[in-house]
Amino acid sequence: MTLTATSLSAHYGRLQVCHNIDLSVSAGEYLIVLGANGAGKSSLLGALAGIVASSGGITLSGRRLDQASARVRAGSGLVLVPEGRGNLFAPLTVEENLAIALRHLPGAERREMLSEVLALFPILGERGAQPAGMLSGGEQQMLALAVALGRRPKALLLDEPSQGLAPVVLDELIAAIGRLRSLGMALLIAEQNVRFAAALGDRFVLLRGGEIIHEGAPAELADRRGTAFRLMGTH
Ligand SMILES: Nc1ncnc2c1ncn2[C@@H]1O[C@H](COP(=O)(O)OP(=O)(O)OP(=O)(O)O)[C@@H](O)[C@H]1O
Repeated sequence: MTLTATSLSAHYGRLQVCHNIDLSVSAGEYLIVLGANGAGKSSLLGALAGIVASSGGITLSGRRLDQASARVRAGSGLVLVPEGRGNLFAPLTVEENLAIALRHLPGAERREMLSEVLALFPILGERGAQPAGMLSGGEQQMLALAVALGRRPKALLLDEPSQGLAPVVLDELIAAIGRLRSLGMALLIAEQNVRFAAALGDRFVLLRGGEIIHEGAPAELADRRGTAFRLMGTH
């Protein structure tokens, strides 16, 4: 199982913001799309998920999805967790959000999935009766992940999961996302947090001006004077 993008471009009307992106992520692999604000990370994930107009090729497990609707892509296992935990219903409780996310599954499978996500994110069990909007940023991100897992993704697209999180919460989230490895999905994570990328990524690509300008291994990100930092333009 592999997610591939071939010469993928993203457009808002006549404005092209991602240009000829080639990438592939295999089952069990974590690929980080690293880039500063405005580099085109969300647009790339949106193009893959079918919510931003695109041209170029997208395949999942060899099946072409570039002409498919966002709904069909999600149904095929290409699932986006949008920036800002946009897949949550803030006034509804954690339990209610999970019930909605899992409602399409048959009873036994639903119970199995629920215990699976509560084992991955035990804090959600403790917060069951709390409205999603009242959770901490890290807890909301875990709930957003749990909701996405209800769609049984083959490839998961995470848009800036670290956004707005304090460093200690970030460590918990890194551990939680690390636990998803047991599920064997392909993970594509858009981030501008280098520490996050270094802790979780198997590989990273650096996006600037909507183009991949560098590819590397996380060890490279430990060197603040290294190429990746310089190219990111933040140091
Ligand atoms: N709806 C839109 N219409 C027009 N241009 C857009 C739209 N959304 C984003 N853009 C532009 O596309 C470019 C890439 O933005 P994008 O949000 O994909 O970057 P990003 O790397 O995800 O940044 P951030 O970390 O700030 O979310 C930017 O120049 C942005 O202004």
